[in-house]
Amino acid sequence: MSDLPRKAAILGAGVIGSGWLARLIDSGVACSVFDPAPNAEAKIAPVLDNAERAAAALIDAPRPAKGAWSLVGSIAEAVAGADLIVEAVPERLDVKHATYREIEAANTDGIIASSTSGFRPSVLQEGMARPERLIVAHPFNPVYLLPLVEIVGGAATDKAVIDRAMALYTELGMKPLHLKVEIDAFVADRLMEALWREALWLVKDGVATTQEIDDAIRYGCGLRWAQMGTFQTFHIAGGEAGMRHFMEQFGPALAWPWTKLMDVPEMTPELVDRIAEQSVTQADGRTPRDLEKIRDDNLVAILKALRGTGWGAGQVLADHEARLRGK
Ligand SMILES: NC(=O)C1=CN([C@@H]2O[C@H](COP(=O)(O)OP(=O)(O)OC[C@H]3O[C@@H](n4cnc5c(N)ncnc54)[C@H](O)[C@@H]3O)[C@@H](O)[C@H]2O)C=CC1
Ligand SMILES: C[N+](C)(C)CC(=O)CC(=O)[O-]
Repeated sequence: MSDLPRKAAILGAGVIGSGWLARLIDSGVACSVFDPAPNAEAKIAPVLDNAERAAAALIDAPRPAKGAWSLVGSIAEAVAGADLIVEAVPERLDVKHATYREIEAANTDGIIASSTSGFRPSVLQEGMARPERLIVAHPFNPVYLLPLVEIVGGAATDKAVIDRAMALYTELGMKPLHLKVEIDAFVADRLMEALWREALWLVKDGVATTQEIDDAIRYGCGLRWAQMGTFQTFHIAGGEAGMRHFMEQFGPALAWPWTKLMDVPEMTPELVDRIAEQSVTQADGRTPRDLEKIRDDNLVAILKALRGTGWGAGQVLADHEARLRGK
């Protein structure tokens, strides 16, 4: 029996909503999309093209026929009959709450899955008539390629909704990570923000350029993170005695302290200019669209390599292909 939704509604077709659309239709799910922007279709098309290009190169199993999709004129029309409602509207609490009011007026039982990158589900649930069906399903860009989705329930979320969501996102070829404790920004964004804060200070203080910081990640720790994360990596770095020795040896350094995590540098126009200009220089004439294709090609190559070793995201891909072959 399939755990996929019969019909999904996607509210907001920007970077994330379009990515969800690509992933859902690639699993054969029919979708209705609502976005008030006049150029919504033009925003969606390149994402679907990129996603198809990536899936064709990545997935080594028969893929189902694409799900039908259409842009519709209202939230009510989009959510009618939907058993999964993907909320990907801008990161503003008032906009999200207004969206839930419109959903509740037109749909009483679909799962409402917010893509928010920071709001706790209990905060999103405030004022809802039926909050038990709302979860956070926080994805990562590009949604059509990165498997992680953080699943977080609020105080009012029904346990059965979490269970259903875990099965559904698994069948979409993803790695749903159920976070049992809700905190602002969940787990992955907390980790990324710590790195981002340090990076901003390093640029502001003139210690390193954006290029040098990106090189420090991509030639070293980034390669390790993609396959083992941080704890297993440091467990190995402790030698035969593993993590215990690692912590004895490097734990004291945490007290010195090296980091500036508590503060954020003020985003002065000078700092924004410096970061923006260095990022453009680094891109070396490539537009963000050009970089997107390079990013996707590299992600496909990395995922295929990890499929070969059966590690992490590669195992998720292998399991997805096995499910597709079994259909
Ligand atoms: N961009 C990113 O890297 C990530 C963003 N997110 C989250 O995804 C959500 C959407 O973010 P993005 O896609 O980046 O934003 P975006 O700005 O690319 O897209 C938002 C879209 O929502 C539309 N919109 C505005 N009001 C609306 C309404 N009332 N109903 C339906 N659509 C409406 C806009 O026209 C726009 O197309 C946010 O909650 C964000 O925190 C999550 C993970 C990563
Ligand atoms: C910058 N961000 C907080 C919106 C990032 C995310 O939420 C996830 C991602 O794709 O990096």
